[in-house]
Amino acid sequence: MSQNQIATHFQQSLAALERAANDAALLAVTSDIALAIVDAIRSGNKVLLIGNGGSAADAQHIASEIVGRYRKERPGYAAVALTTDTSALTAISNDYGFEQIFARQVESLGRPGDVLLALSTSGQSPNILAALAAARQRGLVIAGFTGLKGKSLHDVCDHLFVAPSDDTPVIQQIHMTAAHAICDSVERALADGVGDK
Ligand SMILES: O=C(CO)[C@@H](O)[C@H](O)[C@H](O)[C@H](O)COP(=O)(O)O
Ligand SMILES: [Zn+2]
Repeated sequence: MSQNQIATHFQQSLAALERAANDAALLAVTSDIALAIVDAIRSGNKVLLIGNGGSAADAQHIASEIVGRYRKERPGYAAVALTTDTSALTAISNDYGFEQIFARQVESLGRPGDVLLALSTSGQSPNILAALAAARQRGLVIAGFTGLKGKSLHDVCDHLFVAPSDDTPVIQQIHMTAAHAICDSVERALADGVGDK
């Protein structure tokens, strides 16, 4: 790959990040999702996270920063990525179908007032859509992260972050920038007065 082609990757990410940084509605929904997580943790609830492929890795990345830390030394907060238990994932997909891998875990682990953070760049993955329906039925607060093709998730989410791109890797980068802002914001709200790392 030429250096020009590599530079194009950076330029496309930069352009999309710049669009996101200047989108007041997007900044507002990011803040709303952080507040929903703060409310849930303050009430003794937890965050469940789901995604496929790179977004599964993002779900785990975000969960680790809620349970462990982002920047501040503070108590751990409750968050679980539903992408990691290979016994549960293989049993559920083998017995009920791949579409059910997240829905079944949401039904068993989700409690009213928990937050489901669902990452899908297309907004069309059947296992994500099934989990959103299960979360709605269980009374979870639903925060979706998608891209321009996933706008229809508005109907099934309480909060929807739509990255201003239709390119999966670029969308994922914007999701993680927003997720880091959310981890920062949650930590500041819950651990006010605790020293920075
Ligand atoms: O990470 C990447 C591409 O950057 C891929 O692994 C990607 O996550 C996979 O194709 C996923 O299956 C896409 O699912 P979704 O985001 O459309 O729900
Ligand atoms: Zn991180």
